[in-house]
Amino acid sequence: MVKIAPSILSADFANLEREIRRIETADYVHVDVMDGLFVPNISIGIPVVQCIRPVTALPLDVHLMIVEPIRYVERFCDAGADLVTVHVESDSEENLHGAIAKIHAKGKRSGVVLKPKTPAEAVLPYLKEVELILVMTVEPGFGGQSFMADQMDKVRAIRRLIDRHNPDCELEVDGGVGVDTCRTCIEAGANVLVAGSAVYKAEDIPGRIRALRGE
Ligand SMILES: O=C(CO)[C@H](O)[C@H](O)COP(=O)(O)O
Ligand SMILES: [Co+2]
Repeated sequence: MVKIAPSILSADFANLEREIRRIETADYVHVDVMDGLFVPNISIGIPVVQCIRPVTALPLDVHLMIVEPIRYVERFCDAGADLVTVHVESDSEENLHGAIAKIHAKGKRSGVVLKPKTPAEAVLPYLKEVELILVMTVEPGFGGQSFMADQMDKVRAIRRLIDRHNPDCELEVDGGVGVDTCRTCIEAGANVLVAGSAVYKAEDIPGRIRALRGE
């Protein structure tokens, strides 16, 4: 079944509780954390994760776009993250294994993320130890960008690797996903679709979530 993870990057931050209640028919709440170093933008962090935790029963999918995420993963877990993803480009392989181990030690799920220019093989060192792989379909840093269809070969390649080596692992795509692009992501093998602007710009959010699932 296809899961939808609305990104609150496109929500009204002055009314986050209300904005999260509007997406209660989704499967995850996607939280984009940006540090102004790994990406050229600054968004939200640990106190916001802590505040939204009691507002929803949905799992919090925390996408860390920060350098050296090993420094902060435990604090995001303690704040209420259920799934924490770290970019393969954000630190050494040794430290990324360390970050994944810290997330697991907190009893949470972990994942690795690939920027558009990073090849599929970059997941190999982590493939058997993570619960999710996230393929970016825009350059990370901003919501509302155009979907990069050229990432679909990478999604297909990672789907084959997952099926062979870690079949329970989820495959998520993030960036520019909307009603026009969800089908190509699903056909390429993604089972979790992040959508920020496509969800929050919709008049009928539950209807838009159903449409993104392909229902
Ligand atoms: O990680 C992200 C940006 O770095 C966001 O999750 C992503 O951009 C979602 O927003 P949209 O669906 O509007 O593209
Ligand atoms: Co994201």
